[in-house]
Amino acid sequence: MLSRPDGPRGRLIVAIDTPTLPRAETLAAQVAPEVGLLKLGLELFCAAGPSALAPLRQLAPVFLDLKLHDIPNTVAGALGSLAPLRPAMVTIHAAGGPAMIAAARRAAEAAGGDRPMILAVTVLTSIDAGTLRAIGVEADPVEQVVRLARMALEAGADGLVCSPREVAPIRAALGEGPRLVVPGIRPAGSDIGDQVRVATPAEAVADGADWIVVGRPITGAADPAAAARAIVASLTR
Ligand SMILES: O=c1ccn([C@@H]2O[C@H](COP(=O)(O)O)[C@@H](O)[C@H]2O)c(=O)[nH]1
Repeated sequence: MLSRPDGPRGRLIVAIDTPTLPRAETLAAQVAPEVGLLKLGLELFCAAGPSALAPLRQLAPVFLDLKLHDIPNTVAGALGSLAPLRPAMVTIHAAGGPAMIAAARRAAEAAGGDRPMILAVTVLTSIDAGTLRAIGVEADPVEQVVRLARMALEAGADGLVCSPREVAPIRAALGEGPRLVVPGIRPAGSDIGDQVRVATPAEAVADGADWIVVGRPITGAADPAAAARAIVASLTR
């Protein structure tokens, strides 16, 4: 399984969110020398399919962010199907519960070889307290994230996806063990878009994020490589 990053460059994951493989390959080639991993998410996977992974993996380890959420047998089957693609990280939703998370971990281990890190997505970074209430959750985002985080780790997740606002509370509650992958990152002054629980790259890393995920502030920049370099330069550890 992938080790924790040993410097600022390794902490940066760029989300290659685009619907065409040629555009994805161009972006990935521009930013790969500046980053630790490339993230392949639903937009590109739904457009280009599993074959989108190989060209990206030639440039950097790939974080396959499909946020799997289904019955345990189906999620385990999906992880078995993804194993030949050799992603470095795969996401599942913590809300799928302990049995689904345990099944995902078993399936990743059963596939053998250098298995992917299983990351449990806690509460999406686009969700606020009002949206949580709308889906029947009275807890505020921090409380809900820490609850899901504890459950997911006990069930076998290797790490968590959370917003930068919960990095310090998770470290306080659960220590330095959990690997934390953190989207909802916005350099000062950049457009927030649909993200809600955000912070700057430096704030997230200072609080204890292992990796930060940045998409549009880099992929929408005139010079994506320079935007990635500026973020890495802003990190203090
Ligand atoms: O809670 C989550 C989980 C995953 N994401 C993903 O991260 C990137 C963020 O992209 P930006 O353009 O920097 O907003 C995107 O691929 C999401 O699917 C997340 O934002 N929040």
